[in-house]
Amino acid sequence: MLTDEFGREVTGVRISLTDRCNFDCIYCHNEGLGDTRGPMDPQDDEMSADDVVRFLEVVEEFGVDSVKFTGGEPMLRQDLEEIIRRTPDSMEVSLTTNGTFLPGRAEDLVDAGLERVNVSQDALDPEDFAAVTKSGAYEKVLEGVRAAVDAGLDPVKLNMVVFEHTAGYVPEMVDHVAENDGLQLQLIEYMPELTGRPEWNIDIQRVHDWLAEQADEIEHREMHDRKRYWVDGGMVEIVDPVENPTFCANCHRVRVTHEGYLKGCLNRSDDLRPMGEMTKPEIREAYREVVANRVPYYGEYMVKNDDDEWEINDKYVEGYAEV
Ligand SMILES: Nc1nc2c(ncn2[C@@H]2O[C@H](COP(=O)(O)OP(=O)(O)OP(=O)(O)O)[C@@H](O)[C@H]2O)c(=O)[nH]1
Ligand SMILES: C[S@@+](CC[C@H](N)C(=O)[O-])C[C@H]1O[C@@H](n2cnc3c(N)ncnc32)[C@H](O)[C@@H]1O
Ligand code: SF4
Ligand code: SF4
Repeated sequence: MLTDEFGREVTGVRISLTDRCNFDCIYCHNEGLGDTRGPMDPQDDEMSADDVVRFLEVVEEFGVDSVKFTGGEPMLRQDLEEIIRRTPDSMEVSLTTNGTFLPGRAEDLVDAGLERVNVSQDALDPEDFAAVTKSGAYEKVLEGVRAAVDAGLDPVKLNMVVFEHTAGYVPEMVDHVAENDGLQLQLIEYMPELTGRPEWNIDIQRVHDWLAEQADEIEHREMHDRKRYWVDGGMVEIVDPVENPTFCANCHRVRVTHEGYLKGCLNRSDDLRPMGEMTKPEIREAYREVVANRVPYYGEYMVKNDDDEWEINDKYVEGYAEV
């Protein structure tokens, strides 16, 4: 297992398989990679299945035991089942998707070795859903969630970004997961860093406080020190990375862009590391290097100034990476 200079072991990797998407969510950070709009056809810049598998075989050597496939919309990759099938058996495999392609494919993904899935669902009403995602695929997403549960994926987490437009839907989403077996809810704090619309922020502490009043039990998850609230038998987890040094101090994952660059932090694009021709020795070297250079975003890359405002730590202003 590799450990960075801040004592954070790297136990997981998140791989963006494409930056293409069939949605155009108004808040989308696209894992730090810019706009999702563009052609839907497979693009030459995407890592091949062979590259992805070779990468996974290398990080398995370093003790990485979980992989998350994301995007863009990872289910636009027709070779997703193949990639999952060829993922080393020692790794837990999960997927984050907008859910539209799960109907008809969920079982194939399970057969290939997928263990669990997160489906983005920001609202329980077609019009509210369309306002946020710019998509009319609400029914398809609900069908996708049902297909995932029926295929045996467990848990099926609903990812909901909490921001100005959706904050009012939180209570009904909490009831929704309590009433439906197999579902859990992940409330994701809106991250303004990559979208440039800070006015959409809401105070996530209010959501914590409200859930604490409703909850029968509260737990802490080791990863990111995330809080979990059990409400009427349903599980609700809050993902609150914004301006949260504790979250970053417990960050154990390295990211890979669809083009095959390693990245130490979701919020940064100045730490991209190429992996050359993606031979195993090149991947090993790049991976060691990216882990060695990983820093917590809040608390190290971003620090508070004398006016109590976050600013980039002088050490990193020039950046240290070359793309
Ligand atoms: N800044 C930041 N945001 C994160 C991080 N992990 C998750 N998020 C946010 O949460 C979103 C949803 O994450 P998912 O990929 O569905 O899953 P997860 O919550 O990371 O992981 P699991 O709960 O283990 O499935 C991400 O796209 C980010 O917006 C992180 O390490 N840093
Ligand atoms: C970038 S998407 C990629 C996977 C897939 N297309 C999906 O939507 O689930 C991964 C997750 O990031 C979340 N997300 C996107 N932009 C965000 C932002 N600005 N703040 C917080 N979460 C965001 C989405 O809601 C989604 O759950
Ligand atoms: S579905 Fe996912 S990748 Fe696509 S725009 Fe929405 S959040 Fe971004
Ligand atoms: S260092 Fe912080 S912001 Fe960066 S990926 Fe980890 S938790 Fe997210």
